[in-house]
Amino acid sequence: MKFPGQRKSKHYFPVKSNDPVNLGLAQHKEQRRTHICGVEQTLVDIEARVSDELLERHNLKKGNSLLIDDEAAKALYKELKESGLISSEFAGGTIGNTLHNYSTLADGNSVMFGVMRSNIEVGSYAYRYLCNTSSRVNLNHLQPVDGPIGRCFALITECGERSFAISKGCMDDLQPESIDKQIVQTSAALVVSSYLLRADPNAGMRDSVLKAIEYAKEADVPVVLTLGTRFLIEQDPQFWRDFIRDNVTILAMNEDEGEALTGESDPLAAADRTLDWADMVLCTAGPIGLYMAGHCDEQYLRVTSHTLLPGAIPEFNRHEFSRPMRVKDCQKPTRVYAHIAPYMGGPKEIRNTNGAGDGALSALLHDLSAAQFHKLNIPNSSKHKQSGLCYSSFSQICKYANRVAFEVLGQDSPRLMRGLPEKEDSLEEAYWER
Ligand SMILES: Nc1ncnc2c1ncn2[C@@H]1O[C@H](COP(=O)(O)OP(=O)(O)OP(=O)(O)O)[C@@H](O)[C@H]1O
Ligand SMILES: Nc1nc2c(ncn2[C@@H]2O[C@H](CO)[C@@H](O)[C@H]2O)c(=O)[nH]1
Repeated sequence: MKFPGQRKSKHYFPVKSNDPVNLGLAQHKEQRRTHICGVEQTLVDIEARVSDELLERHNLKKGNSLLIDDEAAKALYKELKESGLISSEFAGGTIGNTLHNYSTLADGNSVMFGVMRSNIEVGSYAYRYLCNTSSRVNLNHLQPVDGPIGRCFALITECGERSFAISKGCMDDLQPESIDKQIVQTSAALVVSSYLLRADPNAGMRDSVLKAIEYAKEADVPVVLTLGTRFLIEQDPQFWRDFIRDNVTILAMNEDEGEALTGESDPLAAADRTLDWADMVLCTAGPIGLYMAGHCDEQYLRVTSHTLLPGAIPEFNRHEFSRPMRVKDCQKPTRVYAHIAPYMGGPKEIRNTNGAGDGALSALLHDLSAAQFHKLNIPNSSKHKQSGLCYSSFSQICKYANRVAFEVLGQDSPRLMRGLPEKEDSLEEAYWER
């Protein structure tokens, strides 16, 4: 596994580096590996640049992700194809993107639970899905189905906003028996999205997600939920609050989803409110950057050396150098907040923000699994006196998540083509040491 972020590694990462205290341990043992897993609706993104008028004509709502029937999908595809508007057809899906990006960043394994067409023709959507997914994403547990995988029309309007129209095919046919209990229970995290729960209750997907969450909770594996779109949350915010309180360790959302969930339009206030139900939250806020909030035991709090920031909570970043913990692992849980403005002010030109939030989440997952990896391999390290959820501090994870979001924005595709450079060309080393 690669080191998350580009920093000096005080705690001997990679773990085979010479830690004088653990030298014997590190040299004689095979390194033990970690993985994360996720449940997903297997989808290919058909990306096109369209006018607002086209969205209206096809009864689509800007910024939303709507399910459409076969007839509507046929008409939409025909128009996009005939007008030459399609810019790419590439593997997509929130969790698929997140697992792919995690594996690319961490050079580590992930496992995806979903469906796959059993009979695959070269060039088909199913074929593309497999070709566009990192070989580090283990697809051996996909459940074979007789029909097509899903298609997601990702329609980018002039303002850069993306709207999704989903033609679901067999993407929701995943059955609970296809969730491998042992894989879930040995994972560093289970990742799911709110989209999965809107599936028809008879289709199998809903039960499969709930089964995976049940397995994860049984083994104390952190459950990470990403909220797909605010429209889904707005329909029943109380359901989601209860669901998060009962099941979720880490919540990922953007500011609109945060507002739908909490009623707070300020992303910091929304993140703070979310801590009533989850241990930790990542809230991305487009050009404002991103916020992270969570808990740390009072005895482990570390005060920042950065400027204290004003906001809905005055001087909210005071303890951003602390490492995130679960509430249950704290004797005196204290709330910690951090914020970072877009990396380098954001890319020169943003043609499309699709997947930037998923990218930020992948970085957080890398840091989380790095903590487990380090603990498995150097259990006696001073680092593990504190029962931390992540390897790094809130502040460092913000930097890393932000850097990854920048990379996604710059490449015009939600899936990273490569990991981050070992050394940043554009930044002095001091940036990472700060
Ligand atoms: N206009 C922008 N300028 C600079 N940085 C941006 C801009 N938009 C997004 N970013 C960066 O990308 C991150 C994630 O963006 P955003 O909040 O749009 O994600 P999102 O809405 O969850 O995206 P998606 O759901 O498509 O994955 C932000 O935290 C920020 O670092
Ligand atoms: N799993 C899933 N992903 C979706 C849905 N709607 C949009 N997305 C994905 O969201 C990603 C961007 O976050 C895109 O690549 C889309 O494929 C949905 O209903 N289900």
